[in-house]
Parts: sequence; C-alpha cells; structure tokens
Amino acid sequence: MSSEIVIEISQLRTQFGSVIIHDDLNLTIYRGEIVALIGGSGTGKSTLLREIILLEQPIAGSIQVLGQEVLHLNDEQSLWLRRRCGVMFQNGALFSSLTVAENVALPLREHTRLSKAFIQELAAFKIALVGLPAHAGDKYPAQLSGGMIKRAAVARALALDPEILFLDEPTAGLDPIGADALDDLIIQLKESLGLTVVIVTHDLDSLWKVTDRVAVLADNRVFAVAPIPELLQLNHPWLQAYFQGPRGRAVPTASLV
Ligand SMILES: Nc1ncnc2c1ncn2[C@@H]1O[C@H](COP(=O)(O)OP(=O)(O)OP(=O)(O)O)[C@@H](O)[C@H]1O
Repeated sequence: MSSEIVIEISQLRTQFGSVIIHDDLNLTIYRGEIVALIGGSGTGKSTLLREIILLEQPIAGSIQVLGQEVLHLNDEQSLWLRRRCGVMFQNGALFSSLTVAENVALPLREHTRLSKAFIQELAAFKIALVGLPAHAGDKYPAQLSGGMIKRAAVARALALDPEILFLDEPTAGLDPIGADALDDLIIQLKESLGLTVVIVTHDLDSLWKVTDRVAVLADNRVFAVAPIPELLQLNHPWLQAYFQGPRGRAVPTASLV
C-alpha cells in the first residue's frame, strides 16, 4: 500500500428526508489497497459507494477522488472521473440483450473513438484477463453461470483501464468455491494492475482473504478503519457480534493450519 491518497472523504453528511444516514463521516483510502465497507443493514454502505461514483449527492462535506472534489464537478470532469472508476454493481447488472463481448465493449464504444475492430480486441483481452474462456464472449448473460456473470461484470468494469475498482457485494449468490475463485481474481487484479479496490461485502471469508483494511460504518460514521486483527481488539458490540458471532470466526483458517 502506498501513502498516496486516492479517496478522501471528510465531514460527510447524507440525509434522505429527515433520516440521517451519514454524519461527520471521514474515510481515507490509499492507492493499491483493498478496503471493504462493512456495517449493519441500512448503515449506508451502498449509499457511500454511490456518492463516491457520482450517483448520489450528499448534503454536506467533501469527497475527493483522485484529487478531484466530486461534489462540484462540471460535465467534463464528471466524465473524466467516471472513466477512472470501474464499477461492478450487485448481480453484475449486465445488459441481457447483449453478449458478454458486447457488454464489455459498451464503455469503450461510449467513451472512446477507437475502431470497431480494436474495441473487439480490447474486449477479448478483458474477457481473458478475468479468467473467462474466449467463447464466453459470444454468450448472453442468461447462458452463463453466476460466477461467470460476475467475471463478465468485472471485465466490463475494467474496460476503460480504471485506477479504482468498486465492487458491490461481489460474491453474493456464489457458492463457496465460486466465491473463493472470485476473491483470488480480485487479489490478482490488485497485484497485476495496481488497482485500488473498494468493496461492499457481508462475506466474512472474503473479508479475511482479500482486504487490507476494513472500514466499519456504525452510528452514522466510520467507526473504525483497520486490518481485521486490529478491529477485533476494539470493544464495539456490533463488531464483536459480527466477527465472533455464530457465522464469524476470530482467526482465519489459513493461520490455523
Ligand atoms: N435514494 C434514496 N432515497 C431515500 N432513502 C434511501 C435512498 N437510498 C438509500 N436510502 C436509505 O438509506 C439507508 C441506507 O441504505 P444503503 O443501501 O446505503 O444501506 P446499506 O448499508 O448498503 O444496507 P444493506 O447492507 O442492507 O445493503 C436505508 O435506510 C435506505 O432505505
């Protein structure tokens, strides 16, 4: 992890009607790290992610992404930032009427003036990069397994060579083997492409395996942000219940063998 800041959120306040979601929320994310956002249901994890990628507006505060204040961008700056950020939404959100290759090519068609042949080549490269066989490019999403759909969605998120990858519940709905393989892919992409990765996840196995640090949303703010072993030292009831409860485990299996 470098000391270069890629995302800096300060004094963020988010409110829907009279309901306060975030209040004085602060979070700093560094280049090359994998950070997960966790917290109870409704604590505003997905909303925070949507604010960072310009899909939602907070009431007050500051969100700087790659040195740009995202709350006051003109159209050109928004476009620039959207290209620097790859996003995989929950369930992949691929267009069902397009093949995988067409889905991956779509951001390239929208954001570049590259030739059709070159775009096809780039899409094929991204499809290979995420570990899909070449013939998967000709398939429609409905013809793919859950794990392949997630990989295709990651390929589309990587289409424009982003610096930051946002993943909303990437392993949700996958069997443990598929989820583990996707975790491997996320680590591999971070290491080979130098990506900074921000994940919203409830998957404890994933948290242990892929994250460098975990940011815990509680009481409308980021209550703590640290590697999991450090979080376990904190005496917060929700955190203890989360990691030490019936579905949690105090130490990763890898360190037991
Ligand atoms: N556009 C919106 N308008 C009104 N309320 C919203 C909007 N978006 C989110 N909310 C509310 O804000 C709260 C936080 O939602 P969000 O989806 O960010 O939570 P979360 O932490 O990701 O939850 P979960 O773990 O259940 O997915 C919820 O109560 C939700 O109903």
